[in-house]
Amino acid sequence: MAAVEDRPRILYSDSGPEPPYPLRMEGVVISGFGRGSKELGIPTANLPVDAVATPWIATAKSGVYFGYASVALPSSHPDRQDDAAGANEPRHRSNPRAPADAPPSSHPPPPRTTITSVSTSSETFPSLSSPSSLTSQEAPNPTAATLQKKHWQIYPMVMSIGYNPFYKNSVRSAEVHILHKFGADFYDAPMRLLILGFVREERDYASLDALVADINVDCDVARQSLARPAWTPREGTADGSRGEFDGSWLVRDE
Ligand SMILES: Cc1cc2nc3c(=O)[nH]c(=O)nc-3n(C[C@H](O)[C@H](O)[C@H](O)COP(=O)(O)O)c2cc1C
Ligand SMILES: Nc1ncnc2c1ncn2[C@@H]1O[C@H](COP(=O)(O)OP(=O)(O)O)[C@@H](O)[C@H]1O
Repeated sequence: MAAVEDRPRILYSDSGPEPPYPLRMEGVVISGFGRGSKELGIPTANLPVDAVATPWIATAKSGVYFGYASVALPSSHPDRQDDAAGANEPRHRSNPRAPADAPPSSHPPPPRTTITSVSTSSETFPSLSSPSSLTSQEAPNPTAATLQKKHWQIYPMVMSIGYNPFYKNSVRSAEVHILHKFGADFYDAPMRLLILGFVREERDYASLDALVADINVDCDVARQSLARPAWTPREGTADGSRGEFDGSWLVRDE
């Protein structure tokens, strides 16, 4: 593996994701191993690794991937963007991923969409267990289900799928670090992932600092690779970027 400073920051061609990507994964956010990755500045939202719901994961190479996460935050969450709250106005600058000193773009920014496949139901976030695991008594009422739309917000993300050799886990985990600073946790929130590429294999490290340094480069790689138009969803991210990539699955109703 290249030294941190030698790792390329942009992966794949500018023309967009290549097969077998995009890969999809979804579930509700569960607790991880509680190692306090927040203290490291790298909180990770875990999804259950379930080869029934996510068949490709059984044979997926362990390692670091990048793409987009869509999270249905409850209405009480401080990062929830509601139309009524002026969510279509960028908060800071037109492209939050551009360096602060970047020259102004010659193209005006597109209006930001708050992705309002709004879900009202799920303020209590009932489990998204696979339909096959539901008994007829537990099956959701279809009338209620059609009325219940989720309020998805899209964010760039970087994630690890594997055994975390630094910690020598015995079970495989899927952990997503979203490239956004949230004002509160969102355990139990429904989350969808569109994985667009592979970054690197997972490694053991001589120190925690070395692990954190490599993860910070992974974040840079994801940020820079995803900022290209063919890698940015048409549907718009919560931070106001909009591009050409079809991210409709991330926001569509069940
Ligand atoms: C982008 C990213 C890359 C990671 N790469 C590695 C790795 O190469 N080796 C490893 O042991 N763990 C890796 N991890 C997992 C961290 O060790 C993990 O987030 C940490 O164990 C915190 O776990 P927690 O969920 O219990 O807080 C990575 C995590 C992320 C988000
Ligand atoms: N940027 C972020 N990316 C992912 N999760 C975040 C982020 N900010 C806050 N969180 C919250 O932090 C939780 C993970 O915290 P963490 O310290 O990694 O604990 P654990 O992995 O043991 O659950 C996530 O489930 C989510 O609710």
